[in-house]
Amino acid sequence: MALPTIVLCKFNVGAKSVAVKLGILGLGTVGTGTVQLLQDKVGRHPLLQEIEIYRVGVRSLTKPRAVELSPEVITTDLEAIVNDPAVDIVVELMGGLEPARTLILTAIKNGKHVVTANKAVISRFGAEIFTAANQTGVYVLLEAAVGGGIPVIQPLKQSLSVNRISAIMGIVNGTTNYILTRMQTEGSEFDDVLADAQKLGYAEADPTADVDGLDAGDKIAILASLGFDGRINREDVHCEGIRQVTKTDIAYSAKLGFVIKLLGIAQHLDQDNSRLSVRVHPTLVPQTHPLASINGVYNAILVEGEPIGQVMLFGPGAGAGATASAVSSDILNLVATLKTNTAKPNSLLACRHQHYSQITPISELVTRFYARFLSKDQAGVIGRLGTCFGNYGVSLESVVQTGFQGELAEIVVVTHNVREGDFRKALAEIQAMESIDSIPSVLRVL
Ligand SMILES: NC(=O)C1=CN([C@@H]2O[C@H](COP(=O)(O)OP(=O)(O)OC[C@H]3O[C@@H](n4cnc5c(N)ncnc54)[C@H](OP(=O)(O)O)[C@@H]3O)[C@@H](O)[C@H]2O)C=CC1
Ligand SMILES: N[C@@H](CC=O)C(=O)O
Ligand code: NA
Repeated sequence: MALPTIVLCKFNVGAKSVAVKLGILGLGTVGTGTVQLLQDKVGRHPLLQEIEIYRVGVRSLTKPRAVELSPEVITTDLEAIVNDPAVDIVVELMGGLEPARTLILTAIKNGKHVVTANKAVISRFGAEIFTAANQTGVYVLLEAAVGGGIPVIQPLKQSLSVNRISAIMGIVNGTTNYILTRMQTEGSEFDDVLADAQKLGYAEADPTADVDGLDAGDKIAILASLGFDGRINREDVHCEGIRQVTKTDIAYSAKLGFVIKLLGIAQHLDQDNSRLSVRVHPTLVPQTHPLASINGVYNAILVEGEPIGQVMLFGPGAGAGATASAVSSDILNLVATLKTNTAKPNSLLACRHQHYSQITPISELVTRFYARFLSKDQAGVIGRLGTCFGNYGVSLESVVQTGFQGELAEIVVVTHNVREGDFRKALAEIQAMESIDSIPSVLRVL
């Protein structure tokens, strides 16, 4: 696809001899990590010598900071930073939708390149932001926005870009992977583990974005747009979080040979690539699958393409240092560009698609399911379940009745592949059966 016309080009600044000036918005977990990394230059890439931390925008001037910056560098006037003609690159590390979106757009309008770690703003306003950037002739780079320190955005844009991608799936939220791992290995309670993830700086300012799968939804939307070469309407991405995952399900899954992971999945559903599914949900992953062994705050993204086959990118998905590594690599890319005497944009750095991909509704997904039922301990319940499933074309891979919860028998089934809409119809009918008390969990199986 051709690059949109560049009307005003910032790439041809010529080889600058002066330092490249950064305006950093935000000095929290990632901002602090980035400033620390940029200040600690010894043994790192020599281009770091060419960077000046010129302004840093924060909300509070009185908050204690873990980095030393002279008082004239720190300001609460973020608008002044993005409007300052001396600033070459705006590094947005504040998070949230507004004022981040407006500040990014103002920076672009003023001809500044942008680096951001903000997947929420990119997944929702990417169309507006990249259109503005292409028109102004500046880059918006976002390596830190997905997979924290793992290089995944640039590999999809560059090293893997000639492949025909058929699937991108991964563990893209460190907080939930940390929680699920500790629930699995220690039998810990959800709330205690979440508090630890917050203390360690992994969680978002509002951790519901992590726990409810929205952060992973933002990230898989971004990866899908890169891998499948079309914009993704964020509202079309089906998102489920991990609140409904219980210790009981983790234990049953283990007995059946699975671990539960929150996966972001973007994949073509047909050989002819006519339908694209983009979704996030807790998933039973076979213990032998490469994603099953990714634990703690680590993320991993499995990319399947032709001719390359499978590539897995693995590393720390959150935290100050890891994320600062990704932010700083984008900054260095831009510094190198600003120092190079070229009038042409690099199409492997810029965003190149403008149309929206059509996303298939979740009801059309064909997948295996795990479901746990609580039933009255009556004869023939399993038979009635099997008959009802059969009526909707759901065939069962395994049925286990292991335990009791009080008076109620616990039945766990794993299905063969089934169309989700048909499975849900069967569940609705089963839920209405007199012998069924409840269906505490329904999870998809990879
Ligand atoms: N934490 C992580 O591991 C990762 C985070 N990210 C992304 O990086 C971004 C930053 O995250 P993180 O560092 O954790 O967030 P924090 O909440 O730790 O830091 C946010 C910073 O932005 C400043 N800020 C926020 N809103 C405003 C505002 N309206 N005006 C002025 N300053 C403001 C805060 O100022 P003050 O300090 O004065 O309160 C703070 O310094 C987010 O987009 C996040 O999704 C991406 C990958 C990993
Ligand atoms: N809250 C996010 C931080 C990185 O994007 C996570 O837990 O992965
Ligand atoms: Na990354």
